Amino acid sequence: MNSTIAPEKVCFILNPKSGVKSSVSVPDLIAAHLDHSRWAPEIIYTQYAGHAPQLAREAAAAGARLVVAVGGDGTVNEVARGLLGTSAALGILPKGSGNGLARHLGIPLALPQALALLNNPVFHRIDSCAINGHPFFCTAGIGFDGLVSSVFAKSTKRGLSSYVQLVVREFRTFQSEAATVSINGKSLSSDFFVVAFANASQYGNNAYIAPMANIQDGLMDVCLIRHVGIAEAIQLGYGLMTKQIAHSSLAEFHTCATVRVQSEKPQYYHADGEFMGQAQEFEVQLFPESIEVVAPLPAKS
Ligand SMILES: Nc1ncnc2c1ncn2[C@@H]1O[C@H](COP(=O)(O)OP(=O)(O)OP(=O)(O)O)[C@@H](O)[C@H]1O
Repeated sequence: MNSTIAPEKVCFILNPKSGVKSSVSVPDLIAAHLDHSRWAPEIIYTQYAGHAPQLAREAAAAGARLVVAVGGDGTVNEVARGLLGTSAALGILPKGSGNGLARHLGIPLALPQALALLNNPVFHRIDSCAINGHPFFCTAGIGFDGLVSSVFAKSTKRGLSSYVQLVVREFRTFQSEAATVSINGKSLSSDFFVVAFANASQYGNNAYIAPMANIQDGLMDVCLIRHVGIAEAIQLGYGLMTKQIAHSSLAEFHTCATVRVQSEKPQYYHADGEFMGQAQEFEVQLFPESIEVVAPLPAKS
């Protein structure tokens, strides 16, 4: 590193509630693994859910070149949302339970390695999306996806096994709703179990809803899953974990930049796994190359 160049500002925004409990001290890791000749760090803790967008915006306005979300996809969503339209880039120290965007971008899950990545940063622009105006960077969805996010939001348990238990319990009583998906000039009507919108390929925990999704191609991948029974749901679960869903007859894929869904009844929906409420009409839009990230993505050809 050239010692005549002053270190640039980096702000770490840390969600103390994300992920499963751990004794790791993030400030200690930053002190040990960040190159302090490259970066001048500031560490800020969120005080409440929904605090991080404001913190990220303030950090960018104060001149941070990089704002690092320390947490899971909910925290990444909040920080990234705050950075839209600013000149600061997003970094991720994955400390959540699912870490979908970090996994998609190839960011190491081990925090020392994730910090090392920031020392020689490679900046890439990626797409972002919004569902009914709520930005998302990884996935959003309606139907069973949305229901699971609403129940998980009320649960204090985190981690993969709690999530799987919850999915199995909720599946027993879930009713698919009739809806029409308008996409690329076609109208597709059915009782949908899930309508998922993928900017990145996975929900988190390597559960791939759209294994072929490219976060830099200016298109989202829409995955339509019609009403399923228990045997098919098990097949889908297997397909999610093995990427085989891409070839499953149970899932239909489309790529587009905008999509509309009109449901007969209100449906729960989520953005990056965070429960967003209920709606009957949905508009999902993609914004190409709308945010810069530090990630080991291959260079864009
Ligand atoms: N200080 C805070 N107190 C309470 N909740 C917070 C605080 N800061 C952030 N949150 C909320 O914590 C929630 C969970 O965070 P996050 O998604 O990062 O972790 P996770 O659920 O463990 O990870 P993942 O989404 O990868 O599974 C988010 O909804 C976020 O808004």
